[in-house]
Amino acid sequence: MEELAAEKHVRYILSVEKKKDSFESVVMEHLRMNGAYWGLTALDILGKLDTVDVDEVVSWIISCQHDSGGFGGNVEHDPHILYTLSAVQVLALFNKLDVIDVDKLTSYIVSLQNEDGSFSGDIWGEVDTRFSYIAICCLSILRRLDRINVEKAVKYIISCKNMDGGFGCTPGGESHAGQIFCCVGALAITGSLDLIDKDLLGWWLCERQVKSGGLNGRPEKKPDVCYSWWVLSSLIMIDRVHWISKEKLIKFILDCQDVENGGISDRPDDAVDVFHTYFGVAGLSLLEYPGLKPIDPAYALPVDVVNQIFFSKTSTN
Ligand SMILES: CN(C(=O)[C@H](Cc1cnc[nH]1)NC(=O)OCc1ccccc1)[C@@H](Cc1ccccc1)C(=O)N[C@@H](Cc1c[nH]c2ccccc12)C(=O)NO
Ligand SMILES: [Zn+2]
Repeated sequence: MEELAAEKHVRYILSVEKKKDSFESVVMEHLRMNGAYWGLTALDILGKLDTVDVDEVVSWIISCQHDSGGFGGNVEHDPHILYTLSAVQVLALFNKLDVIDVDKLTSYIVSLQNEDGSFSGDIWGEVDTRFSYIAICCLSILRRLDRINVEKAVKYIISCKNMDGGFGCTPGGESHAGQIFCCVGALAITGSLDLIDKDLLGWWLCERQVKSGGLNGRPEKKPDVCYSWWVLSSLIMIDRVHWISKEKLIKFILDCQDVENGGISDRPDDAVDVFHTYFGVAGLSLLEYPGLKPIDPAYALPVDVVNQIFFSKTSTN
């Protein structure tokens, strides 16, 4: 049985951090803040976050905060809620949330809530349940959830529930595992999981497991390692994870490793990238693979980091 080549994945992640001019780095240029979250959270789950220069990362993150309080995907990039969560998650990893202007960040997110309770991603107004999750997750980490209308936010999310028990990006949108993770995660954080039909949604989610043991994002699609996060974390949050085969999923993820050069791809024999390396390691953590730190399915952060945020004196209370 293939096992996790942990050391190789650590070296791969650190090498991507170093290579600035590689194709991957250039393509991901505008997503660099998300890339920092994927690489650093994977390193923490693998127990190697201490190999990183904290001050170098933190000063780069601070340089990406916009006057509005939001964060861009890189220095001088326009602020967007997508990158704002990644910035807050990385600072939480290092227990450095006190280095940013939390009040300005809070008012930026509050300004993105619409009349109907939904959230826009930035000033241009695109609405997506992904942004509801990001706003709720971010403000919860900052202990500022009371600054938005949580009741209307929850009502909007429920308005995106479909007959199949799943959720789409807007009311009537097709059920997709990524959107389901966002809606279930937001409901979990706000203590509203009782509004979900867990058997109906659990059935839709466990049907994502295909013969190879991998999970896909929608019926008839090919399996993909990143759905080991979107589907699995949702199943865990609604307490139906025993409806899939954990062993077969572990085998699928391990088969997607490049055991020579490190990294994990979306499916066997494809090119590896930091995104799928993170979601593969995070998926194995949810599957309680030995030697990995446990990760919280709703906050997508290591459990010890979530405990530090909510149960210690030093967080931004
Ligand atoms: C822009 N991205 C995507 O569109 C990926 C592409 C993909 C990878 N494997 C199959 N497709 N898809 C993706 O992230 O879908 C997840 C999703 C989609 C909609 C709602 C929720 C989750 C990827 C980058 C990428 C591009 C191409 C190939 C591999 C990675 C990406 O940056 N995704 C972001 C999306 C996102 C940002 N913040 C979020 C908060 C909650 C959920 C998702 C996100 C991410 O997962 N950040 O942690
Ligand atoms: Zn993928």
